[in-house]
Amino acid sequence: MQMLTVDEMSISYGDGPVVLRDVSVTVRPGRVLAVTGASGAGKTTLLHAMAGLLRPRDGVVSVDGQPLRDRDHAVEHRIVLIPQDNGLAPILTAAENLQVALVADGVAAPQARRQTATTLDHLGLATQADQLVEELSGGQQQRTAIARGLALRGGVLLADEVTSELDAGNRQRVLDLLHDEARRGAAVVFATHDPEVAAACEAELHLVEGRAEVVRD
Ligand SMILES: Nc1ncnc2c1ncn2[C@@H]1O[C@H](COP(=O)(O)OP(=O)(O)OP(=O)(O)O)[C@@H](O)[C@H]1O
Repeated sequence: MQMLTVDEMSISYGDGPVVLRDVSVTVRPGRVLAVTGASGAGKTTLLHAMAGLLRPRDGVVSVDGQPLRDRDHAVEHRIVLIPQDNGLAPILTAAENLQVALVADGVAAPQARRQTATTLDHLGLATQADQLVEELSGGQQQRTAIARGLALRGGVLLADEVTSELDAGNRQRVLDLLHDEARRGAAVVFATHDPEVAAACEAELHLVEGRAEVVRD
């Protein structure tokens, strides 16, 4: 199982100011790490760097001791990102969004269909499977994106504010599923504003204006 480490990383966008400064953290298999902090603190930036989407200005992100080169390299290492804006194809159905991702990941079509049905069911979306994403509610779309991320069974799962539009029942369901992923052996990172959600995670990293402090390890 994968171990993700961030070592003295600083990031800026283009020539802009530094938005993360000297951040170091280790994400261990079997754990859920909450990344907390106010809006603009740098949570998404940190997750994008962990996903191989952003290149650090200084420092390094490594997976199993190997410096992460780019997004393709991260995908090879089974680093899955559930983005804040859900990243779904709006004119495909909920089920098609999962199947396309699974088939692209090398899963045979019949198996992809089974995995899709099971995962949508876990998220309470069995009756929405054949609905177009653009016709789903915001919370249903968010749960579809979570289902897609879970169905891929990554070694590292990066979930960016994925419970922001969910009611209490669904929020708890998603938290339980993220902890199930950790029990399966995945290293899970969960960015959230919500202190209650963060308190339910084993480890917590708190960002303040781009600097990180470990709350629980
Ligand atoms: N593409 C970009 N170009 C330039 N600056 C950016 C870009 N994306 C983010 N930033 C800046 O980086 C800082 C951190 O943003 P980030 O989105 O990582 O914060 P966040 O903690 O995820 O916020 P939120 O909780 O509102 O999603 C902010 O000051 C933001 O303006």
